Amino acid sequence: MPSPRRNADGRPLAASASSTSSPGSPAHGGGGGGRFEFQSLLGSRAPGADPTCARLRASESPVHRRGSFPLAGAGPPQAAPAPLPEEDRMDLNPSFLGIALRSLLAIDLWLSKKLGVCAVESSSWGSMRPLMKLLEISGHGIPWLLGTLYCLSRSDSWAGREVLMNLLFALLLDLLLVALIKGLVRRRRPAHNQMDMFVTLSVDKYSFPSGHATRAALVSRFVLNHLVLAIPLRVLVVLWAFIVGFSRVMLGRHNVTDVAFGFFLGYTQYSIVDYFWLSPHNAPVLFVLWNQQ
Ligand SMILES: CC(C)=CCC/C(C)=C/CC/C(C)=C/CC/C(C)=C/COP(=O)(O)O
Repeated sequence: MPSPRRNADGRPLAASASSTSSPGSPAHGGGGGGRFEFQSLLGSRAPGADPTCARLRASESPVHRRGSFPLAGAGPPQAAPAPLPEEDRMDLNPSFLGIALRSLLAIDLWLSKKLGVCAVESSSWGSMRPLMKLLEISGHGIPWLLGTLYCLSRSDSWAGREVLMNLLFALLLDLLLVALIKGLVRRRRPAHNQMDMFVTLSVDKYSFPSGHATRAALVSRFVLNHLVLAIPLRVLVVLWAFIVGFSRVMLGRHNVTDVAFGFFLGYTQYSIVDYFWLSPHNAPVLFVLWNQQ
């Protein structure tokens, strides 16, 4: 039988939302970071009393504590109890934003699990896994970085070199920002994910945001703005970006919100790169150094 959840000094919690929720649901709060359960109101501070009953004692009620309604003949005045410590208060009025976020998180987890149809070989679409992994490689950082460096070394025009130099800057900025956010947020990858990814950094054990989604959005926006392509090819580039993002959820690597935020971040990163566009005029050292190689 599962033992009751206990507070810091070992007593059972008086009211805990987690006791009725399932693991993995946002109300469960099992990640250590999320403290979603209600806190015991008096449990650890009423000596010798049952915590639940103690909550009902008139002397502890907010009315008596504030002394707003002194009742005639209600007996001798009682000493005001000490204020409750922060961790012993029950939050009965969670904000609208809190409820909305928890609902979004619940929908996210549920939908991501439903869409993770290639997470393992035995999944319903498990036979599509090799194709999904090919898409994974197409949006991986290493081929993009090595490909850009190779093209840079072969480029013989100033215009080409300028574009490629900025693509390299964009890819490095992307790696840096994604690693930073992953390290700060530390959201675990979905439980159904198999950690069999090709070359990862240590922060890649975390899932928010999806690095593949940021790169796909960044690179596709970059390509659409700097390469002259026929319309069908432009459509293909946008499709590729969406499929790479969607395949992350199908593979079970990410939740939907990781990918959605990844797209937003990648799109924004392009605006940053465009704003700080490197050229032989504002970064002559970079271009001269590269030319000497
Ligand atoms: C070659 C140059 C100039 C620098 C190398 C910089 C560097 C540290 C590259 C590492 C590339 C790398 C291993 C990227 C990881 C890509 C990855 C697996 C991201 C995770 O994606 P996600 O969608 O699962 O979040």
